Amino acid sequence: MKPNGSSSSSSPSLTSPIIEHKAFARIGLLGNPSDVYYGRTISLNIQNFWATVRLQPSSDLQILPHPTHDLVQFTSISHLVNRLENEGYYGGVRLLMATCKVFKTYCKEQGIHLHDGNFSLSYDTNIPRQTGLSGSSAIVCATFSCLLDFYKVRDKIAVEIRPQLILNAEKELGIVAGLQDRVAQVYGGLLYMDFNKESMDKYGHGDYTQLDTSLLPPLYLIYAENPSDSGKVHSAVRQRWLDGDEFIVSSMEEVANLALEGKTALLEKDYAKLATLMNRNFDLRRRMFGDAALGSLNIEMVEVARRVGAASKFTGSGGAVVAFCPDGPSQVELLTDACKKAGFSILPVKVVPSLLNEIDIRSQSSKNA
Ligand SMILES: Nc1ncnc2c1ncn2[C@@H]1O[C@H](COP(=O)(O)OP(=O)(O)O)[C@@H](O)[C@H]1O
Ligand SMILES: O=C(O)[C@H]1O[C@H](OP(=O)(O)O)[C@H](O)[C@@H](O)[C@@H]1O
Ligand SMILES: [Mg+2]
Repeated sequence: MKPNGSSSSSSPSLTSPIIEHKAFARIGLLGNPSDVYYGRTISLNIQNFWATVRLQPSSDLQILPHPTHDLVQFTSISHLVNRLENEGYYGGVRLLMATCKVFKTYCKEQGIHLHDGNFSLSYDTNIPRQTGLSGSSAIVCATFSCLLDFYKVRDKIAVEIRPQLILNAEKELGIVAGLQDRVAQVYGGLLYMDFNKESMDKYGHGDYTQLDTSLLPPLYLIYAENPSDSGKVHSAVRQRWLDGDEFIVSSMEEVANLALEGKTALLEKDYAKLATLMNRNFDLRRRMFGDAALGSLNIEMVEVARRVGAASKFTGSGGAVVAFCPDGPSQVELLTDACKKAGFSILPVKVVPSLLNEIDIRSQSSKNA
């Protein structure tokens, strides 16, 4: 008998078409970072920024460094030090490599046959680096999509399993991260996610519900060139949660409940409630993580918005903020001026529609279909 999912497809030739996939940035609207702790979130995938990965069939397997994000040539030693201090040691190459490893390991475990063709992988991204917009998982997610198509196994890896595999690539690298980014990037659109322990333990994924994107009021994205490492931001709180710290455990539950309440608020278009929940979300994060871990510039972004009466919170672990102006256009003008004065960029959020195609939808297990 052929192994499960054995494919009759032969290796693509070197002249086979190039495969290219995009994965978009995401905003955690409510409930983050409880996704890292069996919680719930509402997140959306946004068209404003994206990563692109390109797979070209080749004779050897090559991972191509990005000319600026994987810099190894500098104008001087000061340039090198400055670069490392601002952006750290790593670029995207390690993400591409880890994705290949996780993909191959999973296929082997599941008996999914992979042809023996090779490829060259390269990437580009305009997602502001390390600003809590899921720049890291966008690179992984786009790579994963290229691999699904190169090996023609999109129908064999259920869509609800993919976010976990994408997360495993970052776990492989020791980056503390959660599922909300990857779910938003795999599914597209606006999603309510419930990562309850029962579902996570039993099925290896949460319950993901796509919501109508027209339920959202106009949202604004505020960000600054201020890279922060989400792994570093998360590690102390994660350790306290693992140690059963009562304050962290109960605050995280409260954060998760904001997403549950937020779902009802969105369905009822109760935007005053949405504003309250967004503000509460950031206040709880600030109490748990502390100002030093969050960074003064990041806190200032939230406060600039609040000073004009807008609701605001981090999109991810820091670097960017999502804001909502309950008083409408005049408040948006005030917000825009305040951001400009403070030196922050501000953009109206453009939501990505659902990204699932028919094969993806058919790949879902019966529990979710
Ligand atoms: N724009 C980027 N270009 C290249 N590599 C990136 C980029 N953003 C993130 N990475 C890689 O992903 C790792 C984790 O980034 P992370 O702090 O999670 O950022 P983000 O908030 O954008 O997801 C980084 O250490 C780096 O290796
Ligand atoms: O802290 C958060 O809200 C999120 O942090 C990470 O996302 P990032 O874009 O890297 O800041 C993490 O991967 C998410 O799961 C958290 O919700
Ligand atoms: Mg990340």
